[in-house]
Amino acid sequence: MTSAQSPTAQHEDTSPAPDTAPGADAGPWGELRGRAFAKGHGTGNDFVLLTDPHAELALDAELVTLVCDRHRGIGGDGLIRAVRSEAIPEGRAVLEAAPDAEWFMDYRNNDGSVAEMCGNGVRVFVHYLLQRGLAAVPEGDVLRIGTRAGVKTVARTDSGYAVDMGPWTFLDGDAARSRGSDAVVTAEGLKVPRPALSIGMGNPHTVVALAEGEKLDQLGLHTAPVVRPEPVDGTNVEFVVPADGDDDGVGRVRMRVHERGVGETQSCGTGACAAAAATRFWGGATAPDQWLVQVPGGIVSVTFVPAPDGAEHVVLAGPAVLVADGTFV
Ligand SMILES: N[C@H](CCC[C@H](N)C(=O)O)C(=O)O
Repeated sequence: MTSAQSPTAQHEDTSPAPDTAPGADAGPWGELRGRAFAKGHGTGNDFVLLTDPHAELALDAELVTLVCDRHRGIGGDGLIRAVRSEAIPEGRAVLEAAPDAEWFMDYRNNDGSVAEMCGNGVRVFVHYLLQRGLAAVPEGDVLRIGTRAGVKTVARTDSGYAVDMGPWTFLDGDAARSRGSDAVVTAEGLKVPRPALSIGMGNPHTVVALAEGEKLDQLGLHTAPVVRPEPVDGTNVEFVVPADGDDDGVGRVRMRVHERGVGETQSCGTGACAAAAATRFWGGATAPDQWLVQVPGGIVSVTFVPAPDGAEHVVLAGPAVLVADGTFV
């Protein structure tokens, strides 16, 4: 007779302690426990925002990844920390150029990596500062904020905010000017590897024009496109196709993006600027200075303007929405 275990037999319970066990209410948040956060987005590129004026939080990659986890955390493409510029070295450098840039946008991708810039994030960041009463923008004036890509100037618009993103640059210099670029991209759904333009918008972007017959919506972006030669610091990759519109002198492109440190997102502000810059470059001297970039999450406007510093700046405009407040428990 087999020795079936008697119902009273004791056995060591090796299952993980349930959340309700005593002492388990410390939660996973560590240094964030008890702190407030907000959730916001710009054309579907979504962020968790929090304020840490004196830079007391370490925010290691593991914690950022948990905060941005859409099942176990709050969920987001990135985390944005509002920190006083004087509280961190990158911010003190910004204050030298712009003493009124009191707040610094500390942007992290949802894999915990630090990125220099976030065009959608800057708009949501400024909206957050204004809604929280942490900053004010007199009517018709601008707010300067610090980022790892320098000082950004932000103005209100009727439908959101316009950010002077600063100058754009070719990342591979003459190759881009002469024959597109030496970068070649392969991705699921591209018929053949495709030459691409590498453009700097404070962070690196690789822009690919789809060929006739290649359908933007059929591209597989659940894995990272392969860029050769491999960019040293990685890259965001945008795929663009011309978009229909009126004959109103405004350029229009449609794009999807696979973001460095995130994956495919609904939108990418710096990516939209890079996509417009590349498409305008490919269009030649008669290409327009104003563009509308359609992304899965909406539409942003990109305008190329001569700047006092002699460079050509890019102005990104679009919406910024705060959707919720919460507390890390
Ligand atoms: N979503 C951001 C870009 C984040 C860029 C980040 N993925 C990186 O450069 O590592 C934007 O709206 O510009």
